[in-house]
Amino acid sequence: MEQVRSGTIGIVVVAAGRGERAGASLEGPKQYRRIGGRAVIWHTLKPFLDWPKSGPIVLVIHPDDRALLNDATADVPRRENLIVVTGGATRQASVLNGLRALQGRDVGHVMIQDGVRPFVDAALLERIATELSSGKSAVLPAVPVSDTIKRGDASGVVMGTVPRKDLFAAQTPQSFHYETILFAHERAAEEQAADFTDDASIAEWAGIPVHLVEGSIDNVKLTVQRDIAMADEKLRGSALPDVRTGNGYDVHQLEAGDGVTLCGIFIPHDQKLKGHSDADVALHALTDALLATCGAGDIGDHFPPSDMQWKGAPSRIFLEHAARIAREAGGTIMNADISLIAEAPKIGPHRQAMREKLAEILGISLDRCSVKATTNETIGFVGRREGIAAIATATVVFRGNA
Ligand SMILES: Nc1ccn([C@@H]2O[C@H](COP(=O)(O)OP(=O)(O)OP(=O)(O)O)[C@@H](O)[C@H]2O)c(=O)n1
Ligand SMILES: C[C@](O)(CO)[C@H](O)COP(=O)(O)O
Repeated sequence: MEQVRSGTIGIVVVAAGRGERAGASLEGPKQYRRIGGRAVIWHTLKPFLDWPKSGPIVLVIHPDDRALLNDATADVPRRENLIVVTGGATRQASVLNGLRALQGRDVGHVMIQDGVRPFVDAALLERIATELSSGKSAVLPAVPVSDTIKRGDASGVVMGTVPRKDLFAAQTPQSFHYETILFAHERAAEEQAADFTDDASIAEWAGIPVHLVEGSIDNVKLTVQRDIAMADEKLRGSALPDVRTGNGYDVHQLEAGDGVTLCGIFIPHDQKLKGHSDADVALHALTDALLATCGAGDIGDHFPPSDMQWKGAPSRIFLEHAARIAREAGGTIMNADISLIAEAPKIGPHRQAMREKLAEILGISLDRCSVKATTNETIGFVGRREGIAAIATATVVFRGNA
């Protein structure tokens, strides 16, 4: 019976390959290609960074890829916990560099993960950890082979069928007692034993019993271009739509004058709206609605009435500012809807011009801009023609999952 051993679980993620089978891309080798809006390596690292049992995490990269890595992991949570080292000419050499980087870090076990397996989940990590803590020195996640396997010759003729009952497809993270696999790797490198394509093979070569644990059919390795395209489709398809709605309300008093500006359109009238800016209640309400979709406060936070530079300012400045904030946060403005509550002037004759103005300011199509109006049936401050009110709603769709 193998001994239960203590110590934290170190993680080695190898990402120093060139991804030749996947082909060239402007984004760099396959571990830096974008799937679901983020780099493959971001998705690979995340479950390990989130897993409470992870100890030190070593990321093995190619020396040419530092800038790509910085870009890919800029927003990875707990990025400061990563130990970055450079790899070698083969996967085996890269793993050995990663294992060496864990020396002196109080690591009892190690999980060795391909940088291009972005769909590992916590349940798989837990299954492996359970096996390690029961004393196994080498644990291999794998899935039974489901295709019928043929052996063929160089001319493409089938030589026979391999019984698949005992066949498993090896996955990662392949996991080991740390000192045991480090020793086996060092020896394999020293003796140039073979070109091992995985770490379980090195354990087998060294005579260490390797135990199978149930892998996950989702835990695919991205090897060729089609794998990357499918991973991207999968992540985009499962992304929750991030649709956000904001509302806004504003009122301005009326006083004697020559006209009002509503939705950016001047309407001659025997009153004007009082206010610090041009007092366009409609655009103020819509500005608040847009700011609300990205939690960016309200119009007063951005344009304080105490600031003299906004005196008499056209309110389209405020709306353009809010639209820019929403876009910079990754949003696409889907729709803007304003209800004006005014006893006079009549809004109907100006509605089309108002909608066109909104479409122009927001840079969206006319059918996404709506302006409606109602009177207040002569009651209340609106009914007494003391003021005009506006209610606005904006819908913005943001990229990626919340
Ligand atoms: N010298 C190498 C070669 C491979 N790997 C890593 O090992 C994992 C699995 O290897 P593979 O899919 O074969 O990646 P590549 O070697 O990059 O692909 P290819 O063989 O098509 O060039 C990948 O995360 C890869 O970055 C590595 O760290 N160092
Ligand atoms: C380690 C591995 O992912 C197990 O399936 C695989 O052997 C490495 O990839 P390669 O394509 O064989 O280099």
